[in-house]
Amino acid sequence: LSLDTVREFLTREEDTVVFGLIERAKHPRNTPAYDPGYLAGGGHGHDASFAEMFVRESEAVQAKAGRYQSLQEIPFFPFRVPFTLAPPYNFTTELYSAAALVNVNDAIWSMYFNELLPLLAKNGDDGNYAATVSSDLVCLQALSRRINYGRYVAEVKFIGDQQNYTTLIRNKDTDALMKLLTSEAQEDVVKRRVQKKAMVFGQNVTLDGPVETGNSNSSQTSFKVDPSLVYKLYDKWVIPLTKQVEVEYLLHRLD
Ligand SMILES: C=C(O[C@@H]1C=C(C(=O)O)C=C[C@H]1O)C(=O)O
Repeated sequence: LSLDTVREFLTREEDTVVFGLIERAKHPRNTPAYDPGYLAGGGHGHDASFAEMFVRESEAVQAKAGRYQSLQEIPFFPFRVPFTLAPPYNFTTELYSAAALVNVNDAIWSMYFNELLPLLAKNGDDGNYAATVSSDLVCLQALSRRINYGRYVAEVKFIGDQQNYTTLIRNKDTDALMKLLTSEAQEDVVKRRVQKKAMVFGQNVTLDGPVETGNSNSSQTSFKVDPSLVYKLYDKWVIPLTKQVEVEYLLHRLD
């Protein structure tokens, strides 16, 4: 684990996030899928939304298949489901165990449904709720993996500067920790790169003419997901939440 390899992971994860958003944007808002009254009204005895039920049930299957044996993945609904569908794999443990399960999945959940989705999906209802929330699950998992990877970033930064971090952790000085782990130059690179990825991955590909470069006829270019929304997602939510994970991990790094 090094700063370069953790940044490579985050860079590759950007592709997964952007492709996930493109897939979700294919579907309209489909608000009944997020309304707790929808399932209750059908007499299905749920007080959760269809989306929540779908994520919970999907995670239960994936937990059985061993998905959460890897610390890179943290479920939104932690439950003890025996991992029974595949033989165990002996994952290397790069994280400090007392801090390894630090995560901000609750914040990711509410950001995704309350803030991002209204900006991402066009108004409308086509009834394809299962396909829609299935694409929500992919987005949530990608965002969770990316943001909670802040644990690995923090571990690398701690190892690289143990003296300074140890003092700040002992003093529980969260502001100074936040400052020490922040690289504004790196954040700027990340935000501009994800915006560009939204332009490259989200363009319409046709056989006529050259591949759209984004600088010619840009007024006529329409992207499947607004590149400025992807910039905003990282600027307002993904990077701040990643840094929150880094700070919380560090606060437990000497437990
Ligand atoms: C993840 C890192 O830590 C911080 C968070 C960043 C991010 O979430 O992209 C970028 C730079 C840092 O301020 C890093 O240094 O790469």
